[in-house]
Amino acid sequence: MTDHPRRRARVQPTPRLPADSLAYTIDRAAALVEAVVGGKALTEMIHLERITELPAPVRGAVLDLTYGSLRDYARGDRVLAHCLSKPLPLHLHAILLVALHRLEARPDTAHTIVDQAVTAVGAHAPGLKAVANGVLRKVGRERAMFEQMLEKDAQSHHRHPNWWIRLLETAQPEHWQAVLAAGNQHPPMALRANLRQLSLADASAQLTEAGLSHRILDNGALLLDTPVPVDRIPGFAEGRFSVQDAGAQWAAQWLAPRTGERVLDACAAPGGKSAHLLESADIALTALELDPTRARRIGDTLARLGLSADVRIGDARHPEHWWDGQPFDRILADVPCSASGVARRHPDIKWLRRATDIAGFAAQQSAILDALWHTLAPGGTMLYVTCSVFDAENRDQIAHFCARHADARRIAIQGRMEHQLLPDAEHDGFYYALLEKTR
Ligand SMILES: C[S@@+](CC[C@H](N)C(=O)[O-])C[C@H]1O[C@@H](n2cnc3c(N)ncnc32)[C@H](O)[C@@H]1O
Repeated sequence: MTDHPRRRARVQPTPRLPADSLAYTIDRAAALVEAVVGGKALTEMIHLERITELPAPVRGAVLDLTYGSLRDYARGDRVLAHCLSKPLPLHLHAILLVALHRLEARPDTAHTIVDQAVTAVGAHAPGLKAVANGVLRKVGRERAMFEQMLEKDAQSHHRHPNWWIRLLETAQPEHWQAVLAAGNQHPPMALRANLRQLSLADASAQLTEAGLSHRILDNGALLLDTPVPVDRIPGFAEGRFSVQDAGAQWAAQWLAPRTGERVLDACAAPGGKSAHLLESADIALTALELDPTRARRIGDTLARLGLSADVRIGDARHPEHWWDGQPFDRILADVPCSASGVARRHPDIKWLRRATDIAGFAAQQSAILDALWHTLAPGGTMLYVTCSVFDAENRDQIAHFCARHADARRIAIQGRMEHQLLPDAEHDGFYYALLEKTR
């Protein structure tokens, strides 16, 4: 197996399999896995494959299998490389990846899994049923040998690509294993109470009343003990709560805009942090976004919460196209990044990204920072945020920025010049640094 297993995408039409069968679920999940292996983003494929239109239990099962199979991708691919003397067509390869993930997660149902995966393979290629059956049965029989084999292979053991593991070892010599382990967990679910509508104490009481046990974290984020669909959150449609990772909820607090200030959220879609800024103070907010489709989501987010902003479509690297020349008092630069701190929410990115992409993100980020700096008022502050755990996008980026700009001063947040939040049971991975323009 290679560091980056990109192959040609070829999504197969779903053959006739009973919609309530495991074979059908495996087959639909395999179509998504196949597309990701071919280089497509999972969210886009969920949309194209119309997964959201499936009945809720089937949809849940398909997504569960897909996410799990992508988390375990390196393991399944390693096992198949060992077992197959010549490659299978991509969709059948994906069916086996999904089946191998399921076998590891539910060994108690091995017989059914093998039977249903072989049925799914047979629906596409009856002549390859015996091969599929042989591989899956061999894995069941020689479980201990495969475990040992995977244990020795870093990608399989950590369920992350080798280049990613190497970067993390350098960036986080003491924590890299914990970060990788957290990246393989199911993500936590945190809520943000809309403090314009209710107090934190009332918000907590309403969640308790709705049967949603939770904890209130230091920054006021409400961490649910168990993730739930949003329709179980009381008053969600009326804007009482938003779903937002607890790590992301530091942004508004640390930028700390004051009443009447001009604030720019420079990379704003889907608008989670814009909304939080608007909930926290009466400010004049410009929400800028490069991607017009994503920009529409900012409007949706704000409308649900009864908030408004000047939403603009534009490139943060080119203020001449969207800026009226009036300096901003505060800027939130929540820049595009590798998203390595949120890989457990998007397990496809581990296999879609390449090591060389990181330098590309860093170059984009420094261009955005340099351009935004001109739009900041003297004495104003800019909060730099990524959801990355790689130094090139975080501490190195800010060190280089300060070296380029003599009028930039780093400001301590809660006693620290920067905050590298590592993903754990409470929050995702984020990086924060606050900069003041001195003149
Ligand atoms: C990390 S996401 C922002 C998340 C958002 N702040 C929130 O909390 O909901 C980064 C966003 O920046 C946008 N983007 C990427 N390059 C940009 C650019 N040059 N100018 C403006 N927006 C950009 C992306 O399309 C993406 O929506």
